[in-house]
Amino acid sequence: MTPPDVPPTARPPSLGELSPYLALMREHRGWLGVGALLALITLLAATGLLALSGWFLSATAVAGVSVAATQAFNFFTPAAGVRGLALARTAGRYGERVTTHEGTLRLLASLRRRLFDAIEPLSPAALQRAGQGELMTRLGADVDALDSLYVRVLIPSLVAVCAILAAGTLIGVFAPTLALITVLGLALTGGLVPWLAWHLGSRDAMRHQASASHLRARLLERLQGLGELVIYGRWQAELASLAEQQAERDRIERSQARRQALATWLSHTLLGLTLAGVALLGVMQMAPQTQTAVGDVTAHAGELLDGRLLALFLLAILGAFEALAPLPLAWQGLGRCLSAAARLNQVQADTPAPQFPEDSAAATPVGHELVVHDLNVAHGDTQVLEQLSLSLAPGEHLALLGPSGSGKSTLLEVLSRFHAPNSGSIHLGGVALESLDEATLRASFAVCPQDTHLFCASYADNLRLAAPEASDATLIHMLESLGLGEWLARQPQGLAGFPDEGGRSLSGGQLRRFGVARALLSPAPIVLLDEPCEGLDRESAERVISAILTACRGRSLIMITHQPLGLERFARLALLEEGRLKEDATPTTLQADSRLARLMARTTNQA
Ligand SMILES: Nc1ncnc2c1ncn2[C@@H]1O[C@H](COP(=O)(O)OP(=O)(O)OP(=O)(O)O)[C@@H](O)[C@H]1O
Repeated sequence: MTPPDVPPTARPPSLGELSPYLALMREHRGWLGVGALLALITLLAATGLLALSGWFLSATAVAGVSVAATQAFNFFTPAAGVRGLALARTAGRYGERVTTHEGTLRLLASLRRRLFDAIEPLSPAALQRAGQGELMTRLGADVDALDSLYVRVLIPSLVAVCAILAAGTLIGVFAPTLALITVLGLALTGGLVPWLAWHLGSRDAMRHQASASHLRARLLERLQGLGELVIYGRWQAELASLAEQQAERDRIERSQARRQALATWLSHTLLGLTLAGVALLGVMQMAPQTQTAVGDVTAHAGELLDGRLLALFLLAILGAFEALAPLPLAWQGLGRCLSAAARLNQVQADTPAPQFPEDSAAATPVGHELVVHDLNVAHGDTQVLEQLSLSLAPGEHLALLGPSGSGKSTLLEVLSRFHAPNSGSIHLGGVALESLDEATLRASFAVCPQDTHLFCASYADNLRLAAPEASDATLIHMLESLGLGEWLARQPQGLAGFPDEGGRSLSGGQLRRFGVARALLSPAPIVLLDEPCEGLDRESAERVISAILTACRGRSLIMITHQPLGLERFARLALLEEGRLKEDATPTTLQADSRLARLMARTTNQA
């Protein structure tokens, strides 16, 4: 599998992708605004320090030419200015770092929260479609990529504009022509070069983002399946393929670095030309002999230039250039920010699969009768359930059988609204399922899917997910009734113990029963269990069935199973074949009808 390349026709994301993040910045305008202000103060202090020091040195040299000039020269005021500016620069830089980083971290926290808010309503099916690794990348790397937007792009750009204006104004007070050259040279350096870096690098930025995200997602996925790769001797080939992808990413980074070097060369050349132009013109405008007292320099505006000012001009330009130097790299990174923003916007734009009505518009079911009518469900182009009709009276127990792939789990997914039907209706207590608000729907069904996920929390907390009020004694009793008593007794910390990630410290059968316990502890009136006895020996399976039927006394139950165990204890049996509900029988009709019995036997023998 090669990394996805960006199609040649793909357009780089536009600046408009950033608008949600710029809007988000308003929430943190205090920190971000103070950060920007301190960055400006630091810049002005740094430029002023350089310019004043340059002027001070040359003025001191000129003052030393004659005794009269030395006596008239005021050393103290400029020296105090230099000290003051140096202190302001240091304090400003410190404050700027603290506030801009604080602002950025707060901004990222809001961004992550917004993203979680967008992902949270997605149904598990929609999340699966998005891909775990891909989502992890978007939540991690893409959000991180946006951290440079404020600190590395917006603030330096603002500071650069102010630096150009400050240097232009300072020089313009004494020599307008030199100020014009300065502003032109600096504007080209700070505007044209970063713009070129952004435009020429945007395609590489997209490819880099796509390649990095693909590599991350693939690495995560392959690590999850490492066992299979080792067993089938494929991990060396996988490593080689991952290394190839990494090399591709390195190639893109090298190309970005070359472009960066070119931009640096170009901006330094423009700086050199600006300095040379100002120096040359300045020398041409200079008085033949500079003997003016310090306080008189402004008197020369529009006339011959005071030579001491030339050093001030050149150092002011150098000071301003310090603010422009990081721009090409920052704007080259803007492409990365835009790609990341576009990908995050896409996650947020994905409409959540199930839409629930507002609490006020939601209907309230009367009783818990479940009526499925003429249901058609497809996964993509594959029709899975066809014209399925089924009803379940409150308290009725139904065992749902059917060959693998016949659509049993899909039916449970549709009942839980993890997947939307193409047509047909489902009513609970006389109310269409889609008219129930989410809280009522979730409180109506207790579901144990085929895969049980244990969270990184104590066993007790994992069980209380379904029944927050349940006492320890209730939890222990439930685990014991499902045959997990011995397992619990072996846990050094009992219910307070923690499972390994995802529940890997439990065997497949134990994990399945843990999920069943969670569903049975829920007080929901309808229980949906997907193959609760899968992977269990006969004795354990019979025990689990007994526990399920006891816990579901008075509650409705749909239990998917491939095992012929305990079927006679169910009020009704249903058989799904190729998406159609072939039979809906009672154990009595099952015994009486040999054709149906054969069908059941064929289905259950597949297990
Ligand atoms: N997310 C999905 N995307 C595409 N097809 C799917 C998806 N989930 C299930 N299917 C397909 O739908 C069909 C029914 O799957 P389902 O899991 O409902 O069957 P099942 O009867 O529960 O099977 P089993 O007894 O093996 O668990 C299968 O052909 C399966 O490949």
